[in-house]
Amino acid sequence: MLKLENISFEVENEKEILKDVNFTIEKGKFIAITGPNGGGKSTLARIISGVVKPTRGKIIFNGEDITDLSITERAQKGISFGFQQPVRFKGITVNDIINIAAGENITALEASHYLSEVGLCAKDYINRELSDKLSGGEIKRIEIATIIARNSSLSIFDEPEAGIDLWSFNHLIEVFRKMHKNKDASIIIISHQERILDVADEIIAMVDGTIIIRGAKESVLPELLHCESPENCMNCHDILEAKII
Ligand SMILES: Nc1ncnc2c1ncn2[C@@H]1O[C@H](COP(=O)(O)OP(=O)(O)OP(=O)(O)O)[C@@H](O)[C@H]1O
Repeated sequence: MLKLENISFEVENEKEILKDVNFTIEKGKFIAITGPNGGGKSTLARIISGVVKPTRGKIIFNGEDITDLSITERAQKGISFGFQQPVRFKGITVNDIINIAAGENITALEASHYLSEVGLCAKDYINRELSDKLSGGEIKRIEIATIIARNSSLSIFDEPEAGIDLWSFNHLIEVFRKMHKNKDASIIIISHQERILDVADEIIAMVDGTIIIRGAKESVLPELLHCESPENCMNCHDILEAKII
């Protein structure tokens, strides 16, 4: 479904944020990307969704080279992206954005269903404006509801847990489990949360712009959890060097 070929990203001062990243995700798979702060995870998610263009490399989606397509064109092809810090749109209501995401006029009851999926009481939110009066956790949950409504073939979430309270977090895990039951769609989640990593089929760990380990959750998660020096993951890089893919 999705293939990244030698994806690299450099900024003006010649800092290489991503270094020849390669991976493939099959249809129906749930991949979690984790790793220390600044490792390049969000940059990679933004490159897949089309927010930024890679300096080198190719992105193939369902057999088509989408490297030069815009974020809108990629969305039309079935790629949805939930930002780490969602954008607010003044003048647009929650009901509007869910309708836009669903791609058709849906009833208020149907829109409410998507809000309850993310633990929001529809009557309190459906007519609210997407302004800065919504808290960080509320806007994040509304964005997740729009991604569910879009029903895309590839959904990408960047730290969906950020700013979300414990009760809603438990609910969110169930939302991801449910999304994963759709074997025609794939999910990429960037997360630092063990419980989210535990829902994934596979885990990718990124350090310093490079994938240092990728594998089935059952083998990678215990390895990451028993890392003795997570605060200094370059040591992990050395330990795991033999496994670089
Ligand atoms: N456009 C840019 N210009 C300069 N530096 C950038 C740019 N985009 C990203 N960076 C830097 O690249 C590195 C990787 O950033 P990125 O946000 O991808 O990391 P991350 O793994 O998602 O981190 P976190 O876990 O903290 O969210 C960081 O050091 C960041 O400051």
